[in-house]
Amino acid sequence: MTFQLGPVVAVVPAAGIGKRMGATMPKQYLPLVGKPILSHTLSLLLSHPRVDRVVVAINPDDEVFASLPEANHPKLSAVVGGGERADSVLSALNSIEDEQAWAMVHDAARPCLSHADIDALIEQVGAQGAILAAKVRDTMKRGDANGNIDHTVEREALWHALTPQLFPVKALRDALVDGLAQGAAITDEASAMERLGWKPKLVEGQISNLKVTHPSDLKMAELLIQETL
Ligand SMILES: Nc1ccn([C@@H]2O[C@H](COP(=O)(O)OP(=O)(O)OP(=O)(O)O)[C@@H](O)[C@H]2O)c(=O)n1
Ligand SMILES: C[C@](O)(CO)[C@H](O)COP(=O)(O)O
Repeated sequence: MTFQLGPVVAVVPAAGIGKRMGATMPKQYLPLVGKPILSHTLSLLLSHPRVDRVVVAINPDDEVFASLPEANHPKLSAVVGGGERADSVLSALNSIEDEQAWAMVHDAARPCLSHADIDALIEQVGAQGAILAAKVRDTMKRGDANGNIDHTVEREALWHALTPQLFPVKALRDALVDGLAQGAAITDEASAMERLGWKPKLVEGQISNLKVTHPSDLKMAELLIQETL
């Protein structure tokens, strides 16, 4: 049976508080080349021709989202996120009724994603799902409890997992419910699917698709966004 990708719903977890950024506001609202980080991410997803809808999960205390120009886009809806990223993703998935839909989950904090990378993910995805990823370039070390090198890690098959990550809505919903119920460490969608034996495809993406996590990431994101203007 040939594989057929259904309707694509972009799911954007944007309910975090950005502790590691240490800013006076949640990092998704920090200004980046003239508009908030979240606006860059939402407008990029809303403008991709294969994205049918966007569901964004926002913090229950969020008082900024409604003021974004993208908030009124007809393809966009918002839900209240949860305590962890996986809870926020699950909250968004629970709002998607189309059982044939696929969820393309992308961090709000990754505003430098390109349409070309979305195209690659959609072109290369198979029945087991797929994630954007970047091969590790540096020699990798595992540290010991004292902050010294314990050993060098074989890097040939190591990848940085990025987002978007693309899976059938129903299967992902079930995998997250199961993983959360079991108290599993779920830091990305693929890890929830892997627990159930799925073998998602690794699709090479741009390392410029960085997650804005620490203050030093902001300058890099600015330079990258300016290149696209
Ligand atoms: N309960 C949570 C936690 C995180 N996120 C989102 O998941 C993405 C990736 O998470 P991360 O970079 O860790 O963001 P924060 O959790 O805000 O950062 P920190 O861990 O530094 O607080 C972000 O877009 C964040 O808004 C979410 O929707 N719900
Ligand atoms: C989903 C993710 O961006 C893939 O690398 C990453 O796991 C998110 O981690 P965070 O600690 O929630 O930022």
